[in-house]
Amino acid sequence: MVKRSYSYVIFDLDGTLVNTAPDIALCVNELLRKRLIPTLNDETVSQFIGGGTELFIKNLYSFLSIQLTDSQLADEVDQFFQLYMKTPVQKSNLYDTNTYSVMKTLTEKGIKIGICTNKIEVLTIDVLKYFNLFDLCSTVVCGDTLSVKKPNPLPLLTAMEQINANSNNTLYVGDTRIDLECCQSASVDFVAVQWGMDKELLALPVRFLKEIEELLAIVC
Ligand SMILES: O=C(O)COP(=O)(O)O
Repeated sequence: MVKRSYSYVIFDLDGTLVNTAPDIALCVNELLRKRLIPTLNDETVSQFIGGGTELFIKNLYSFLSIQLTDSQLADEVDQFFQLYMKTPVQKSNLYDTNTYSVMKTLTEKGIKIGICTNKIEVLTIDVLKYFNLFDLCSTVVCGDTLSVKKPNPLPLLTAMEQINANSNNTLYVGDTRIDLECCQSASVDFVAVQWGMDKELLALPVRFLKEIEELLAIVC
């Protein structure tokens, strides 16, 4: 149930604020090319993003009917990170040109904002800094900050604890069923973005933002 007026807003990153699929697809396609496997388009790749990189590589290869051993998976993940870290933002873009201004307006109104993502910290910080969003965030909890990731509620609860937020005054903005499940487990209100990567979320009875600016009416 989404009510009005929150003091804290925590955002997911990939699929919610930034369309990172083009850069992730660039890297994964380089891995596929090495294995002489036909490359995939951004949309196909994007449906596997959101659960952290291990799960992303595992699900993507299983979609291609390729079973990886644990050590092959670890090796592919490692190679993926090496490619992605070299140039984290080449083709990624903000979904909405108002993202910065909406986030800034929230902070100017005294709302604390933060990030809780399954992306690893070094990449998260690069992406946030590239789009000038890093300095607006009071907390950034990433996929490798703790030993567990979303949908486990602990990363979100940790982000909230760092800024003295609680489940009654916090709204989470995300784009996947993983984000929804995390919020349900943490008893935090959830609003989804309509442009996200998990198209199956669209069929669920969840409140959606058609554009980021709608957040101001919900929060303030
Ligand atoms: O799985 C990822 O790498 C990105 O995850 P996010 O949707 O939590 O930002």
